[in-house]
Amino acid sequence: MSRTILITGVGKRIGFALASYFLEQGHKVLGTYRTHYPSIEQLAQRGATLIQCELTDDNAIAALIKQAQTMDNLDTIIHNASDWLPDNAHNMSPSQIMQQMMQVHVGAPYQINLALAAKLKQDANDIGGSSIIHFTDYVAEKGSKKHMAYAASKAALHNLTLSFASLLAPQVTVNSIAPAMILFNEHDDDAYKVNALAKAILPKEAGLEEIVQLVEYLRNSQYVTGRSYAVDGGRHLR
Ligand SMILES: NC(=O)C1=CN([C@@H]2O[C@H](COP(=O)(O)OP(=O)(O)OC[C@H]3O[C@@H](n4cnc5c(N)ncnc54)[C@H](OP(=O)(O)O)[C@@H]3O)[C@@H](O)[C@H]2O)C=CC1
Ligand SMILES: Nc1nc2c(c(=O)[nH]1)N=C([C@H](O)[C@@H](O)CO)CN2
Repeated sequence: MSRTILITGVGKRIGFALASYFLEQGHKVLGTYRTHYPSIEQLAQRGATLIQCELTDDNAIAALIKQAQTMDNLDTIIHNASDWLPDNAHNMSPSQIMQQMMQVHVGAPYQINLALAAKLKQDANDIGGSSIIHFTDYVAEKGSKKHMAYAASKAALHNLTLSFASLLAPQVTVNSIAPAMILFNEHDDDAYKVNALAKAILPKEAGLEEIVQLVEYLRNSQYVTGRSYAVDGGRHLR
């Protein structure tokens, strides 16, 4: 049965892979984007509903919620969108960096989950109910010397996982996915790659398929909620 899946940040990488997968599975995708890449047109041509949504803009979030309310069988929300801001981000004060990190990674998911909770419960499918998935990060449990505000906001996002899991059971499951080295960025040089891979006892990029399959598992689970799934190559054992 075709379901509707709301995914934030579908313009590239993991968000684009998730949107592509669910479209291939015959589901409806409501995807948000910030930058209008050619990938957005590709997803639209494949039937996705796309909405430009700057997640620091309450009016844009309100428009997203209004659009989501009109869609049938909304049973999954995936909070993927994220800004990996370093603590020395150009032309931003520490206050601005922390505000941006907390709004994108905590405020926006909080606002969207609260507004759509009743619809998720109402539209819950009879296999695994409805699901919310928060993309956190391995550094949520460990901290980071160069991305402190980012790491703190991801830790706060996992705390939202715990709260919403309790609030929305039994119709809705809520879980975190805490990745580490899933996909390098284009600007990552060889020295960075060697250093990043050496942090794990499985020195590799996890790749997109690993994440897509974990999202699908959590979407269909009838007994997993309030948990965090590490996808980190055994970094904690290094
Ligand atoms: N890739 C990895 O190895 C890891 C990823 N993760 C987490 O997994 C998730 C996906 O990662 P990845 O695909 O690499 O993420 P990217 O940083 O490549 O993409 C994130 C998306 O979120 C969008 N976004 C960022 N800020 C905002 C904003 N203020 N408003 C609206 N949209 C915004 C971006 O839009 P735009 O393109 O316009 O900037 C982009 O499309 C993220 O939550 C990330 O923190 C965690 C650890 C490792
Ligand atoms: N929004 C993003 N968050 C993160 C990214 C990214 O590209 N976008 N990348 C990482 C790194 O892969 C890091 O985990 C490597 O140690 C972290 N978060």
